[in-house]
Amino acid sequence: MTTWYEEAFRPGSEIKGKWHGHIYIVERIIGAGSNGIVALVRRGNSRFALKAGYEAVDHQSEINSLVAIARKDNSFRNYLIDNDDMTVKGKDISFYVMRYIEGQTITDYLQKRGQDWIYVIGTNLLRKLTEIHQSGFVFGDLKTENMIVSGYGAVDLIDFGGVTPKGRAIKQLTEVYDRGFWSMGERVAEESYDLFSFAILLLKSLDHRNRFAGFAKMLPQNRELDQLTAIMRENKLAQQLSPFLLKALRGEFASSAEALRMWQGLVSGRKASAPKLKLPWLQICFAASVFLFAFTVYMMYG
Ligand SMILES: Nc1ncnc2c1ncn2[C@@H]1O[C@H](COP(=O)(O)OP(=O)(O)OP(=O)(O)O)[C@@H](O)[C@H]1O
Repeated sequence: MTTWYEEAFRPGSEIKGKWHGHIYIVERIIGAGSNGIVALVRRGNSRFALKAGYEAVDHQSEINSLVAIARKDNSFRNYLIDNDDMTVKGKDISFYVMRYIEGQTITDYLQKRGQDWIYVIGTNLLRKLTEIHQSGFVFGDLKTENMIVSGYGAVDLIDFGGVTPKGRAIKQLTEVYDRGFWSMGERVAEESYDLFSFAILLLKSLDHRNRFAGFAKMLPQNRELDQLTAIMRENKLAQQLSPFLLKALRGEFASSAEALRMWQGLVSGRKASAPKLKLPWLQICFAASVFLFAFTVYMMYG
């Protein structure tokens, strides 16, 4: 017997929104997670990602989060395209349609292009987090699987199932990225919660020895900051970033905006206290990413 999603997402199938009437043609399934199924679809000449949720309540909460963080003045503004129900085998299934993002995981990107790209990617990811935080939310479940890297280190976040209003209990998490797992803070939606996960994400992406798979199985009493500082000692880039990483792991940033300022200081080497990086080409990429960001903002609002 075929499942509802095998039926609905067969390549070439038509998905028609019950309320808005838009028609999407399925190209293929591109992902399946714990919350839903994601398919690459076409409407006219445009391609989108369409996500159908397993649980109506969780799915609706994910859409609400997306709507809440998509403000006129930030980069999430045009992310959500449509939100509707489809009827499969007589049953209504909720779905939403978002921009389709082509790219790769941060791990694959760094492997192909070189680890130095972490500076540009880090800047762009911190900018995204800052936008979410300034909307009154935290991302919650920040991990390599929930972001896509493309072009010159551009970053897109996907999967907004973990987005939580500030002050509430974190609603979705992944163990090694969670400060509670390391006994380094509460599972409360604070900017510092995402910054802790950000530091873990970078360490995990830079760690050649793939230690994080082992960390997940470690006994609680053995989960210590030392395990993480060992990676900083062994990896040159992680070592250069260690003043930032330690501050993020210890929850010492008052906000992501402050973290972004320190990060930019590290990248440009402008800050007196920051170690100077001898990477002129990277500074050019960084300048290019700032230019592209400014240009995009100009095109959107100018
Ligand atoms: N906008 C998008 N563009 C391109 N690919 C996407 C997009 N959204 C999701 N995907 C792909 O679909 C996969 C599953 O999506 P998503 O992470 O949202 O599902 P989930 O059920 O919430 O997963 P999880 O179990 O990690 O919570 C992603 O890992 C990614 O490969």
